[in-house]
Amino acid sequence: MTAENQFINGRWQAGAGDSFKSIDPARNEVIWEAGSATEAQVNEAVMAAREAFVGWADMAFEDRLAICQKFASLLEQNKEHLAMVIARETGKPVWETRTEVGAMIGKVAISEKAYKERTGTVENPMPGAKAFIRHKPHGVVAVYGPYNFPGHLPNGHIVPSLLAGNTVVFKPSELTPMVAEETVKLWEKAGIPAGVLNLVQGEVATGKALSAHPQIDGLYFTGSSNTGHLLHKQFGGRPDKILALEMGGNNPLIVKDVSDIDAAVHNIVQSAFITSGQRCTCARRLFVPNNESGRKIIERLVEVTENILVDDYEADPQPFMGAMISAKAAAQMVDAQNALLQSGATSLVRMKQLDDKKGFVTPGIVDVTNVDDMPDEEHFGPLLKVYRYGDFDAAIAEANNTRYGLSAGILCDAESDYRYFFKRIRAGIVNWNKPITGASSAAPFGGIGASGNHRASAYYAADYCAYPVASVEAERSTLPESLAPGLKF
Ligand SMILES: NC(=O)c1ccc[n+]([C@@H]2O[C@H](COP(=O)([O-])OP(=O)(O)OC[C@H]3O[C@@H](n4cnc5c(N)ncnc54)[C@H](O)[C@@H]3O)[C@@H](O)[C@H]2O)c1
Ligand SMILES: O=CCC[C@H](NC(=O)CCC(=O)O)C(=O)O
Repeated sequence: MTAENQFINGRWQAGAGDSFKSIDPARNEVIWEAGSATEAQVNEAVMAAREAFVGWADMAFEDRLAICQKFASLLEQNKEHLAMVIARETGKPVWETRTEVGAMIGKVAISEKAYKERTGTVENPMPGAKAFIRHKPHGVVAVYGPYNFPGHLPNGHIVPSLLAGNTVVFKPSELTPMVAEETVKLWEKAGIPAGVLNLVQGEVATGKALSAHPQIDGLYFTGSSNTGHLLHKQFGGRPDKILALEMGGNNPLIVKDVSDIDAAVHNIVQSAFITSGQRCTCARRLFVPNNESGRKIIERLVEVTENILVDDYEADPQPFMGAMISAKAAAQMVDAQNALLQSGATSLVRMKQLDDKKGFVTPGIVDVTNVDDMPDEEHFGPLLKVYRYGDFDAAIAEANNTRYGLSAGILCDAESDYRYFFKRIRAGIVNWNKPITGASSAAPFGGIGASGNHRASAYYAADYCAYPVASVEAERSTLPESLAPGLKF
């Protein structure tokens, strides 16, 4: 536990605002407590980033890259430690948090490649001059992270921002301040110059102070659709600021004709219940044919789901699902299940909270085929809603009947069914016979509708971290061979 939790202009200092706590949701223990950043501290961080901007942007790309590579090698050396911090703060099992640190390490090489391929320099010949396309950083950018991937997702904005020459003020989720603090300590060890990366910790008030600061040039957000929409309104009428929003989804997964039931069920479970359903890409709605083959799939899905191991992040054997982020989130998920049951859904697997002081819930499945007016809501937990369909076109129409559009998938043997589905479904990730979670950092990652604002992240993050500059250049001014009509020299 430390009181010096804010990293501003290269120095750790205590947050002077209200104190807040981080609780290990698997053990119900306070693991971190400190003060939040006040408006004055947020201002100090933004002004430090402003001051550091010109020097950082002026550095050779290779020098900025070297610091990011050093950060990656420090992550490698501290992999076990950081994986354990993420597990303690989120409740995710350590087998999974190790993969999160792995994704953070991989991000540096992927972002280097993306920077060069998407925002590099292009030279085009032209008579008597050269035409260039180059890219420049925006300036000071604010990065907001969610709690479900407290290392990987903010890292997905921070690394490409820094490589492009921006300076950063990072506001992590108030539920995962310790992961943020440990990560920024590694940046400090990697030699990040003072002011280039700043950390302001706190709850919503800190987030509001940062997003309202007049000296930020951009804001890169990963989090809920509600907060993203608030930020979008706040940035309305500000075309001078760049806003990238990565938000939630109400993601559909359709099953059609499949020969291998276990393989299909495995894809469903990986899509719906990994990370206790706390991934933006998780399947929330499952469409199965209302026939014998659909019934067999449901039967097997119920059987496998009832046997999913839910346990402490360090348990041996390791569980598939750890605790949700908090006891409150777990209780809300059970309440969401109960509300659906009250509106006419039937329970196929009953979700239960295992301890009202902890975040453990068992996965739940409800059949909502006969519920009228299903809410178009992201249930951010292990609650899968089943729709039994008669007609493939009707299933696709219902899959598209959402304001979101993040991930979607189909499990079917016939390639023609996949092609038909692909043409009609609206989402930024569309998979065939694979889980709809596990979106790769090496591909664009973003959704349409209420899931994003057309600024995909991951491999395409390079695009929103720099703006293009077109130049026509000649070593000296020369008179053209033929003059425009009406000119005399
Ligand atoms: N599309 C993606 O890439 C992606 C990835 C992971 C998670 N998510 C989504 O994130 C959500 C879960 O994360 P969460 O609950 O931490 O998100 P959240 O929106 O509650 O919080 C995200 C960040 O915004 C800050 N914040 C909250 N209200 C604010 C305000 N009014 N002004 C300024 N800042 C504010 C929070 O303090 C936090 O730092 C889910 O909806 C999930 O689908 C999306
Ligand atoms: O909530 C967001 C989920 C992101 C996640 N992607 C990964 O973990 C892959 C990381 C990588 O390839 O670098 C997912 O889509 O499940």
